[in-house]
Amino acid sequence: MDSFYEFINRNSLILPFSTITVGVSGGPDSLALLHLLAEMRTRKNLKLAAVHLDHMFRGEESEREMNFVISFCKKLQIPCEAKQVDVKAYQEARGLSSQVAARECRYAFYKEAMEKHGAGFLALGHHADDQVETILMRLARGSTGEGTAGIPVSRSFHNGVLIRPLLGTPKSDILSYCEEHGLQPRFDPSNDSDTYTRNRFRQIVLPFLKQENPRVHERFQHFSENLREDEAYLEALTEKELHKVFKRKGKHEAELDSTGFNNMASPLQRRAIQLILNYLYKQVPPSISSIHIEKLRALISQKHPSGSLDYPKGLKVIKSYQKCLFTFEQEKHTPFMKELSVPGIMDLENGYQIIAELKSNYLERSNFSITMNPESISLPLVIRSRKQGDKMKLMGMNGSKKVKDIFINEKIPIHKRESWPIVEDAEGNIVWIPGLKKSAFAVSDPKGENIVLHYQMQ
Ligand SMILES: Nc1ncnc2c1ncn2[C@@H]1O[C@H](COP(=O)(O)OP(=O)(O)OP(=O)(O)O)[C@@H](O)[C@H]1O
Repeated sequence: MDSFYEFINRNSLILPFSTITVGVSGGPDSLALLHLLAEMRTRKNLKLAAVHLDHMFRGEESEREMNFVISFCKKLQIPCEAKQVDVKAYQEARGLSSQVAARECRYAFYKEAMEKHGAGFLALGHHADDQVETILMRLARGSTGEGTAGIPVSRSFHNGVLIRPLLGTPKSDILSYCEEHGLQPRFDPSNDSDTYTRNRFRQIVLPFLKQENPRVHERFQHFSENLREDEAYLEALTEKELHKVFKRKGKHEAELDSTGFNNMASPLQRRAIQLILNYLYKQVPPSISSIHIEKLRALISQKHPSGSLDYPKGLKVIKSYQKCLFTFEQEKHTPFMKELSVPGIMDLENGYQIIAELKSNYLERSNFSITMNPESISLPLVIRSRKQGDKMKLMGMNGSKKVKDIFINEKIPIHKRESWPIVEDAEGNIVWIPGLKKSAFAVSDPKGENIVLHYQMQ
């Protein structure tokens, strides 16, 4: 087990006087890990505690496994925290996959045990072949950035550190160790979909790689560690650049300046998207892959001013001119149509209001107000949402213009167009698009009493 000692020393994984909880399934990896740590116990002044969770997936058989772990620990004089949890019930109540449910239950129990024993470390039995398989599976699936670096040697967990001391040791060495020391591990016939995929890599790809280079796992481990370092550096750089292009950042949405984003270097753009997704999703869905990230880069850099993408779990990315909005809020715009009394005030769903009054000799040049002669329009006025084919006669221009083209020319984002008010008279003439354009019905030289409308924030 030279590789084991070399690996833990190189990564300073086992510090003297530590209290370490060890996740033990009863399989060869975690059994060997517990045994190895027990061997180091006196020399390093370690306090150990084993943790076993019976997922109750296989009835009596898994209960036997739990009892086996308990008696194994007794022989080594290591306290063992063992618990049975009906993971299937937990899974069904929350609509999770069995794999995710089992993981959640296990990790919650690890936390409990760490607290009970005052442990600063949790050691798990992932090994070098797991690392090679994980990296290859993630590359094949299309993971990005840190994901392709595979399993970390250590990471913070709860109030301590999760360590994987066997990550430099290949499975064959672990099995030999078990045999040499008379450990009789249990083999769990797991059948989740990840295990099926993993088995194919294990049986087909790994033998080939090991034939090419029997120490191939060391190459993968170096690759993982270097990549992790590169990633940490690039991520810090990305955060700095991303900060400059954020226009807005809320809990459920974020808005970027697309020109600023396009000016970022491509490696930072990819990482920036990943950071935004990590931020908005509490847990990034596993179905998100590099394809989503490339599609998004294409959307933001495309010449066409607007477009959108639908991501899993209802996240929508909307590009509109200079802005790119990431939002979970589904715009549910129901068409509206309401009569406006004069005088009167109407509050609109987009946060604005229209104030109608009768005023003499009043005129404002801006598009946020309109003055109309009551004799040249038919009342009542109606405030409504836009309709397909809407046209309006513009003030000072011959012929009519499509409302859609007005929105495009004024660079109004698509998601705002549905809630934008249109003012129409009783004969169906569009007289005003508040804030944007006045029609030929607007008065430019007011005489006597006129209808005056204002468009302003509520
Ligand atoms: N039921 C469990 N209770 C406690 N810890 C567990 C349990 N199952 C797995 N672990 C921990 O998680 C690690 C990884 O588990 P996984 O099932 O992915 O690997 P494995 O190759 O089957 O490992 P092992 O040979 O130890 O079963 C294990 O080595 C062990 O440390």
